[in-house]
Amino acid sequence: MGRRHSCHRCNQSCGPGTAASAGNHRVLLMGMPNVGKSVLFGKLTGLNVAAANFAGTTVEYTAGTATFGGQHCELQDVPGTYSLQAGNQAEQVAVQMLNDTPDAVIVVLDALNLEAGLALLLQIQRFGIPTIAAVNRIDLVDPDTINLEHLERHLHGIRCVAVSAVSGQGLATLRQVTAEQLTYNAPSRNKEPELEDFDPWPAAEAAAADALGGSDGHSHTSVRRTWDHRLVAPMPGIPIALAVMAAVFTVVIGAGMGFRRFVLLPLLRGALFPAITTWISALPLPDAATAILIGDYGVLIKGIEWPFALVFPYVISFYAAFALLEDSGYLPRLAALLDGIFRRLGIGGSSVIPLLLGYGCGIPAIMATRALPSRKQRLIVTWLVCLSVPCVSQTGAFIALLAEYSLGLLGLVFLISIAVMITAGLLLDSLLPGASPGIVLELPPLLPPNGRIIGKKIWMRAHSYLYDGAAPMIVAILAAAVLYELGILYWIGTAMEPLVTRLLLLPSEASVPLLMGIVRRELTVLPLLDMQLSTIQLLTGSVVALLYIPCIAMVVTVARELGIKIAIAVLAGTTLTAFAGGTVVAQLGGILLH
Ligand SMILES: Nc1nc2c(ncn2[C@@H]2O[C@H](COP(=O)(O)OP(=O)(O)OP(=O)(O)O)[C@@H](O)[C@H]2O)c(=O)[nH]1
Ligand SMILES: [Mg+2]
Repeated sequence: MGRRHSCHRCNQSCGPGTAASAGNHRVLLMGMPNVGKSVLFGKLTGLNVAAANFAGTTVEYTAGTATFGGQHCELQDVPGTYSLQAGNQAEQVAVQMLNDTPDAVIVVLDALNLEAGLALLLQIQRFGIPTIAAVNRIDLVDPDTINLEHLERHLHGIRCVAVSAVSGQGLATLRQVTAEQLTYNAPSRNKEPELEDFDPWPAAEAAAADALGGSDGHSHTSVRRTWDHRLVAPMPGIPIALAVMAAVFTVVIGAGMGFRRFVLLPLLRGALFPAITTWISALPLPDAATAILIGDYGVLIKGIEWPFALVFPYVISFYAAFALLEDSGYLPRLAALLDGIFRRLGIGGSSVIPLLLGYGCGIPAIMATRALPSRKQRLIVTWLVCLSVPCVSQTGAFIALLAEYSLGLLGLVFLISIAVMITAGLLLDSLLPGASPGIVLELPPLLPPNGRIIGKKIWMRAHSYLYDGAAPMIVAILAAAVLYELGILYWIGTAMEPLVTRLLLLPSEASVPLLMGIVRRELTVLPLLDMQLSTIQLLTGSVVALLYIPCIAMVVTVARELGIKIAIAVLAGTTLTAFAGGTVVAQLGGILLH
């Protein structure tokens, strides 16, 4: 199997170079979804990887170097698996990695849900690889309620260590025990053991019962459980969900707008831009160079204002709110609540999380569809993310364009996006062949969000926004400035004139955002800011931008994940829908106004 790393979700280089510098020992981190493998991986390797409180965060493995008793090893964070039956793509990756002769496996168990983890551990044990059990989230239970010696007896000597990945408790012992296994136990290979006829559950049940000595290990979580019940029942679940969503929107939009309006814009427009303009104008530059730097698409003006003052504040406020939802465990509950509605779209509640991720960035959203149970569901969710879910940068741009003019118009754009999502979901469900099997949604424990982890996540997102968001945006603005100066933008504008001015009833310079938008989604919106547009034109421009082709990086991700044909279909489908939708809005608006 080739080495693939999910680096665009972590902000450090965990490329093959990191792994190559490790010793020749290879250690796997395995376990059920959402037990804390990625947090533990981060603690053991010092690398940042995506971790969140729902199943299926890691869908592709990440490798890094960890040190066990002075030995440098390659540690691999394996996607979570419920069993070794290889039901979905993430599980297939896990089974392949187990067949790939690792030197040891650390199986991460959840102290709050020992039995299910033990069933998986007993299956892994059959591979004959030295195995260590890390009983994680020990911070959430009374450690005295779990008897590790009893557990080890049931597991025929597999060493069990109580740890808390978040606080770091028990990690020194885990390192030491792993080192002992690597030194004294060579893998006695048992390739492809017979798992078909092996039922691990009776043994898992007995081991868990003995280890917990009659206590269920989480008696003090009963308050949490009562709340669980309430969150997923329609009453009061739905009002709570609406309140949570309203709070999230208010915080994201309010904090983002406040920061932009009261801090960033005064700073830039009041101080920095005048200074830059004076400074550049004083230089003995040719007119064209001055225009490229500080003209209509001046890279020193727009290249700073758009990525940093208009989009960045929302990236931060969105990911802060999202990290809270993610780590508390609320998202899967929201998914369970919406399950009935989404089933009618042919995608089931398990698709809610990839869709919600899409409101941040489409790329992790498309990757997250790997955890969905069928290709049909992957296709539908990928289409919906590409077509109708604006990413956080584009949302920031919509807010910049519309919010100060009319909040109602902003709301209308979001309503249209939801209407398109529902229509497209129903349509795709009936058009695409194949079944959409339902899966049981697993509800992770409700956890108090951890300030340090949330802070680190926001830092990671901000960091990756600079590279994956702001940098391409600045390059696109520079390219536009150059094309503008060369007169090429004017020429393209004239060529697209009939489409833009007759169908969409927009000024001819509105062809510029359509070109720039191929690079980044928010660039279909931001250039509209400087045009004098009527209400209908603002709405038309926004609808076209919403439905238009996703950014180039997303199209590449679609091609990589689902094939080049699907990527081409997405390109063609979104362009057509965008022009069709924009034409309907413009023409209907024209008729209504008359
Ligand atoms: N209280 C507590 N929470 C933890 C601990 N370890 C992880 N978590 C939380 O559990 C959630 C899941 O952690 P992840 O590391 O994403 O889990 P994972 O096993 O990698 O999950 P998948 O990639 O989906 O298989 C996150 O919200 C973590 O903050 C722990 O020791 N104590
Ligand atoms: Mg993970």
